[in-house]
Amino acid sequence: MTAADAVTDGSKNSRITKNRVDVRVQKQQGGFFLDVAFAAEQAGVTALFGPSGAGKTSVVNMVAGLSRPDRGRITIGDRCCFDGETGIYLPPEKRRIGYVFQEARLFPHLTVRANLTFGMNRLKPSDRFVGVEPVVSLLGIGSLLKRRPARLSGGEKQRVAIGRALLCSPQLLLMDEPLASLDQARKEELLPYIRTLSIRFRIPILYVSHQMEEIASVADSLVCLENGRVIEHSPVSRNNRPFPGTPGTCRPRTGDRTPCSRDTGRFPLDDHP
Ligand SMILES: Nc1ncnc2c1ncn2[C@@H]1O[C@H](COP(=O)(O)OP(=O)(O)OP(=O)(O)O)[C@@H](O)[C@H]1O
Repeated sequence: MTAADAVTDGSKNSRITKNRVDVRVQKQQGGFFLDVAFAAEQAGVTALFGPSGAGKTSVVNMVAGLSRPDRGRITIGDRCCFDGETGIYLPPEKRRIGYVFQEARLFPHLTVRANLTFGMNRLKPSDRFVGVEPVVSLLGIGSLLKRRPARLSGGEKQRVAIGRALLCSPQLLLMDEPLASLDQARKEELLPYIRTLSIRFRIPILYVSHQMEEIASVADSLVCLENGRVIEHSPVSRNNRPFPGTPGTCRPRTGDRTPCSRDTGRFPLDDHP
């Protein structure tokens, strides 16, 4: 089955396998040794969680191609981005990855519309599968298109940054503490969009946070890092959402945790809509 078949086939499994992300990396960074393996399925949010210095950003940077592992393999769908054995190492611009940082990093001299379409306009039309209108509508930024970033709130800037990353039609979206600079109200405003857009556009998201409440609200599965290792890898229950309308406490779904090791980096799929 080709990737195109997987999109149109409609069966749950074929959809989910299209952009499966497999990460197995080792790297010595000064005195810090990172040895991490996990998988992230299509159409869902995989949270990378752990204390400061656990290695979350290091992993995301390796997936993005901003830092080179010493050993291992990184694949996104059928595309190998890194293979230590064969020497494959795709540069960041060839990985088809969107990256949303803590700060929106918008171009200050461009309007919201021009910011949104900046990366998209550099893609071949045949590589574009995300359209401007659905993104603008989903993120609720239609009324902002003519403004410049200086006239946006923090939450609005982050929505535009997410839209810009999405419009590059990435095969994977990396979000490194994208809400860290926002207050609680703005976080609650933005969180509902994040999982919805992963499902809607069928783009897996790797979401870095050290806020368990945030992860419980947004993530489908949890990869917990400590001191450069995966110490837990489990689905997050759909029934335990902490924000309004979704009462409950944060916890991984019990009963089907998978032991975390480099040999068992798979995890059971949570129920995708
Ligand atoms: N380029 C580098 N050279 C040497 N050590 C590094 C480098 N980058 C990161 N480290 C070390 O690797 C470890 C993991 O850092 P990393 O930024 O990945 O952690 P993190 O979990 O993202 O932390 P935080 O939540 O504070 O952002 C830390 O001990 C850090 O000092």
